[in-house]
Amino acid sequence: MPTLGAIADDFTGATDLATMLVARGHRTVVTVGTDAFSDSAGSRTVRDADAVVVALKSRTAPVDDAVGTSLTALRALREAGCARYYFKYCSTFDSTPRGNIGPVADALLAELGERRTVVVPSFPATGRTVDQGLLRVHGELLEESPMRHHPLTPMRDSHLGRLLTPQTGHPVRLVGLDTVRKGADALRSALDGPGLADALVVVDAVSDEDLVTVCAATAHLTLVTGAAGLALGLTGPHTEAARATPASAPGDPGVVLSGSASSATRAQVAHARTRLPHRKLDLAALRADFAGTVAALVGFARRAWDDDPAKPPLIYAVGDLADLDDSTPHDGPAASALVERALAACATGLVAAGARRLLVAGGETSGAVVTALGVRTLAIGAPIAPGVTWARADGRAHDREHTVDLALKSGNFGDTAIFTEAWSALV
Ligand SMILES: Nc1ncnc2c1ncn2[C@@H]1O[C@H](COP(=O)(O)OP(=O)(O)OP(=O)(O)O)[C@@H](O)[C@H]1O
Ligand SMILES: O=C(O)[C@@H](O)C(=O)CO
Repeated sequence: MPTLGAIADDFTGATDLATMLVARGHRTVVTVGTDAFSDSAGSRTVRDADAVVVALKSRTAPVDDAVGTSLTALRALREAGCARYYFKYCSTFDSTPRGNIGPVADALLAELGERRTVVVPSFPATGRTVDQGLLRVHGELLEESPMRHHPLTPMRDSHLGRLLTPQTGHPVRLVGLDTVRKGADALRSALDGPGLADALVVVDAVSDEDLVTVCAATAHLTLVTGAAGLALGLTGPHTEAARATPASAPGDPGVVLSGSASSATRAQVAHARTRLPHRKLDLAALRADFAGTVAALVGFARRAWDDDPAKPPLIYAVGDLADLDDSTPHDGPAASALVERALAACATGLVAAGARRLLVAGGETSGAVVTALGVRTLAIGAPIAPGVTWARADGRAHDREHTVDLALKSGNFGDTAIFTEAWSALV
């Protein structure tokens, strides 16, 4: 029976956290939403896990939807036997002044009858640190990092207190690095002190050791919140990571689908464009003839597989920032929604055409793809990079069951060569 239940506000975030939990000795399953809890195969998978991560697409959903789906996830996890909970959001604190980090944290606390939790987005392995409540990305303040250009959640402040205060009904407090460095007992006493009994408490952490301390000092809290780094100290019952074996074999058709506009992904796209067959989404063509444009992209990928199975084709949305389109025509979806729909339709078309391995870049994009592929559970497989892993995905699309290898890459994660090199982890 699982003891740890996590709720992730996007799909790449869910596999990011699951990767960490698997590596720390938890048998972990990622469920897409909560459907798997109520079917017999899914509930068996959940029952056999030590930790369950429910992947939601709630990061940029309307606040009420985000709160509703998060509470549904919490109740399903509680019924499955979980006793502790982890709300996983982005290590770059992706949110808007309305939410959804604050409203979801508030709702989870209320449902659990608690009044306090910690806020720990730090994840040093991927360059995210928090000091004096300021979030940095590879040493740069969040507001000066490429996150200021994010198409859905531009981050133009770095101060977690200022970011969170308009989102929550609780006071937001800070516990600084000086207290963290005094060790787990001192930190725990500080957290249990009278001023913090009713609060969202931002806790500084700039190193893995800091996170292990924070983890130990918060072991008594029913709910913790943060990025995947906070799971570093959550040692599970097993000494070895239990990883799923790949669904595909070397040489099986693969594809890269990228809807991310992040600077890391743009560098990865630029690198892959010199090595892999590639096509950029043409938004005007998609608006004019959606089905025909998607079919042409699937045809392009099939030809690429025939030409050289060792070179998975790349279909991408953004090569440079000038490709970003913030328009919403009166007679059609916003460009961002069109891109998500297009890449999701490519994914189902490609799987129907024989794709067995898909690397998807971008959290929202991954949510759209995983949903379209009808994936219910993801079994974590071989790691690719910090926060990025292969996972074996069982799904149903176009009335057919399928099992594929999926890697969901957060926009900002991975080395420049990840689109060409991730495949070697699958053998
Ligand atoms: N040319 C474009 N014009 C407008 N929006 C776009 C364009 N290309 C991509 N998008 C949208 O930008 C958003 C990118 O978000 P996504 O979460 O997929 O990537 P990311 O933010 O880089 O990743 P992460 O959330 O993992 O950090 C998606 O909604 C995508 O549809
Ligand atoms: O924490 C992160 O940065 C990622 O897991 C993420 O949430 C990507 O969308």
